[in-house]
Order: sequence, then C-alpha cells, then structure tokens
Amino acid sequence: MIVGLTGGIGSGKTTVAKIFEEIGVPVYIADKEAKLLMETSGEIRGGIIELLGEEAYTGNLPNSSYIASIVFNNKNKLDLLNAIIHPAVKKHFKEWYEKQKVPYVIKEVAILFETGSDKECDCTVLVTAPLEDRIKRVMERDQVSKEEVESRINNQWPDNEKIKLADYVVNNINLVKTKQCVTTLHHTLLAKSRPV
Ligand SMILES: CC(C)(COP(=O)(O)OP(=O)(O)OC[C@H]1O[C@@H](n2cnc3c(N)ncnc32)[C@H](O)[C@@H]1O)[C@@H](O)C(=O)NCCC(=O)NCCS
Ligand SMILES: Nc1ncnc2c1ncn2[C@@H]1O[C@H](COP(=O)(O)OP(=O)(O)OP(=O)(O)O)[C@@H](O)[C@H]1O
Repeated sequence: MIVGLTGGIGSGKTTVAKIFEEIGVPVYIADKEAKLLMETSGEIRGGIIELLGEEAYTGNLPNSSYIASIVFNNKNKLDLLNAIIHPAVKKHFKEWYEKQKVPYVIKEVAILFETGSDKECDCTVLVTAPLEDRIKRVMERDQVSKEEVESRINNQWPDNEKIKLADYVVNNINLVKTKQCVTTLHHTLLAKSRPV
C-alpha cells in the first residue's frame, strides 16, 4: 500500500516522515530523490539548462538558489521544470516501491495534490501547522527571508484546500503530540493495509 505524505513548506513533512521511519516504515522522500536525479541524469541536466540557462548548473551540480529564484516567481517556468523532473521521479519511485516487502510505504511529496500524484496513492496524510509557525521554522532552518519562504508558499495550495482531499491530517504543532498521533496513525494504516 502507498501512503502519500504531504504538507506545505515548513509544516513538518520531513519531521513526520522521520517518525514513520523510526517505527520501521520505508520512506521515499521525493524532494531528495529529485535532487539526486538532477545531479546524476544528463537528460534532466540538459533539459534544465535549455530551460533556465547555463547558470542553472555548476558542473554537474544544480544551482538550487538560482533555479528557485526564477521558478518560484514564474509559474510557467516552474511548470516546465516540473515537467522535466517529475516523470523521472515517478519512474524511480515505481522501481523503489517494487523492492519493498512491507504492509505499506510512505511517499513524501511536497506537492502531492498540486501534481495529482495523490491519485497514485492508496491514501493520503496531510501535515498542517499554523502559517506563521511554518514561515518562522523555514526562516530559522534555511536562514532565508520571509519573502523567500512566501514565494514558495505562493506556489502551493493552501491547507484549507488540501484538507478537503486528505484522508488523514496531522496537526504538527507540539512534537510530543505529533509523535503520539503518528504512532496511532501507524496502527490504523497497518489495519487498512491488511486484506479483509
Ligand atoms: C526549485 C528547487 C531547485 C529549489 O531547491 P531548494 O533546495 O531551494 O528548495 P527545496 O527543494 O528544499 O524546496 C523547498 C520547498 O519548496 C517547495 N517546492 C519544491 N519544489 C516545488 C514545486 N515544484 N512546486 C511548489 N513548491 C515546491 C517544497 O515545499 C519544498 O519542500 C527545487 O525545489 C526543485 O528542483 N523543485 C522542482 C522539482 C520538485 O518539484 N521537487 C519536489 C517534489 S518531486
Ligand atoms: N512541531 C514542531 N515544532 C517546532 N519545530 C518543528 C516542528 N516540526 C518541525 N519543526 C522544524 O521545522 C522545520 C521544518 O520542518 P520540516 O523540514 O519537517 O518541514 P517540511 O514540511 O519537510 O519542509 P519543506 O517543505 O521545506 O521540506 C525543521 O527545522 C524542523 O526541525
């Protein structure tokens, strides 16, 4: 069974994914795999350079801050970048998933609903947190400005849209309560994964 895990920037997707991992659930972090593919795939590198120019890469390494400065302020360029990267991530996930021999896996995707990838999951978990907490957390974690965090938030659906679509919601304010919530959710997902 594939459980899609998503949430807006700074909501705590990665934090919740780590809690599932500590329980022993295999976790696929799309952001991380996307970055790896951007570094290792000549086809992706070529496509991004064609789209954004030579400055998008330094050698084989993508220039993330340069790419972000363009795509998070230009919806058309973001869509074209996604069209280059997402199909490769989808293929990579399928190969990874086929090797997993467990009741369920977690697929963490920042833009699960925005890309329609929730339809490829058996159920979905949304991580939420108050917007001001999310902005503060990312500013502290990434040492970036409020405006830079907001430029990413503007390219993501608001929580009230995602809540309508999610099967489960983890309101990640207090970490202790989040851990308890994820442990309970794990047992629910185990039961759901077993054929009746
Ligand atoms: C634009 C890039 C290079 C910026 O890299 P950078 O390290 O600065 O940011 P990072 O990847 O950590 O993203 C920070 C947050 O931005 C948000 N974000 C990332 N990609 C997207 C996107 N395509 N649309 C909306 N929000 C996004 C997420 O909340 C993410 O967690 C990178 O985000 C990227 O390549 N994005 C396009 C590929 C993608 O969609 N990856 C995510 C799922 S596969
Ligand atoms: N409940 C919490 N209380 C305080 N800080 C938290 C909480 N949950 C997560 N954080 C911190 O907030 C930051 C963002 O969390 P995390 O990286 O898990 O979010 P994310 O949704 O994966 O963000 P991104 O979309 O940027 O990958 C991290 O530094 C994390 O340690």
